[in-house]
Amino acid sequence: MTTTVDGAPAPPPPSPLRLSKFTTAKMRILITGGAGFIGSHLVDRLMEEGTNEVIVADNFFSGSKDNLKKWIGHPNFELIRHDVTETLLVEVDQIYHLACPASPIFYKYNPVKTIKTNVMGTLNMLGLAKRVGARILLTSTSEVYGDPLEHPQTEEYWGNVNPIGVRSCYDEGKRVAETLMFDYHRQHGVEIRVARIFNTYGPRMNIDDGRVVSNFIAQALRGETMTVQSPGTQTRSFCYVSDMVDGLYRLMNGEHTGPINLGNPGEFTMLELADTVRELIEPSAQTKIVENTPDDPRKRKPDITKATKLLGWEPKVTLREGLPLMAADFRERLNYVKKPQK
Ligand SMILES: NC(=O)c1ccc[n+]([C@@H]2O[C@H](COP(=O)([O-])OP(=O)(O)OC[C@H]3O[C@@H](n4cnc5c(N)ncnc54)[C@H](O)[C@@H]3O)[C@@H](O)[C@H]2O)c1
Ligand SMILES: O=C(O)[C@H]1O[C@H](OP(=O)(O)OP(=O)(O)OC[C@H]2O[C@@H](n3ccc(=O)[nH]c3=O)[C@H](O)[C@@H]2O)[C@H](O)[C@@H](O)[C@@H]1O
Repeated sequence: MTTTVDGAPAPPPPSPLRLSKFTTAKMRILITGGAGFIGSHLVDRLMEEGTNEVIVADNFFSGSKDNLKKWIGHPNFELIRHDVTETLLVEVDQIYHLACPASPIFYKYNPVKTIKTNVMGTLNMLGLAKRVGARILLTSTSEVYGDPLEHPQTEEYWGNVNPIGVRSCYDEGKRVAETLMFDYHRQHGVEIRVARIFNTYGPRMNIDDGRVVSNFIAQALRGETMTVQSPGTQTRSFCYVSDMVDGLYRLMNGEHTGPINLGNPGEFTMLELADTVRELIEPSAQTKIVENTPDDPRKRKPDITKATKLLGWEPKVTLREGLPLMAADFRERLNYVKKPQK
């Protein structure tokens, strides 16, 4: 058996079917979860290159056809209603595996399904990658670090995760998904890429997604009080979606398996975030402290040394630049009419 530099078996040769393509597209790319927030921006990026055929497989649990409407009917684009817990056979060169609800409200709604999506979904996509010789990228998460005891978090940190809590279906699900990726790489030579994404925000997020940036902007624009979950001093690092898509693209097309942290190291408390939304989006917006949910991580900030060195990547859009761009999109979708000033 031939092996690669790191001792893993060499990846299988591309399937013969892949060589009998009818189109002139250079790459055929599958994006699971491509109807969601990050996935649909990734579709834009890959379609805009003009040389790819893009296939999206999504069950529309938290995503929407609306996010892809500009590509529906395009000859290089296909949309399949598919649940990744079931097997799928498509001849592709690359798989971006994003399918999984990301907002805590959505992933806690049916935790058993979330675990199945992470474990069976990733197994199915790895099986597909192995069969057709595709490279596969998993969008893992900073949640693999749990409530971190190291700060900022490097990829070497193994995390502090509650295995039986209400967030575990997601956190542990992603940890198993990472394990599966590395086992398929070591055992079967599948070409893998693992990104650990830190909180990402931007236009096209579901208005009622439930994550903090979308909540605060929607609340501010609707004239509602921003709900800061207690104590409000917990921190997050927020990355604008175009930066994230660029990082995922570089990781997929680079030489490193990862895991690699992708996120913006700018760190803010939730109270600071609310203040910034008030300052930049709606000066009359009020805040109130509400009860938090169990196991909420107290701090999170990526160490992106690896991404910078290995991918030449660093985020460009600051929170103060990104929030107004997201608010403009929310205003349009909410048919927002600014209240007259007194
Ligand atoms: N946005 C973030 O801050 C963030 C942070 C860390 C990791 N991630 C990861 O990035 C990916 C995308 O996140 P997002 O923010 O775009 O979330 P999202 O909820 O907008 O997108 C997820 C997509 O996956 C689809 N999906 C869910 N379960 C599925 C299933 N069983 N079969 C097929 N499709 C399914 C949903 O319908 C949706 O279109 C997820 O894997 C998430 O875990 C996101
Ligand atoms: O970066 C990550 O790895 C993870 O980030 C988010 O998870 P989380 O940070 O819990 O996201 P939010 O729901 O946006 O919560 C962020 C903080 O805002 C607070 N929050 C949330 C909502 C709200 O209305 N108010 C509020 O103060 C929460 O208590 C929490 O401390 C994503 O939802 C996960 O999919 C992703 O994997």
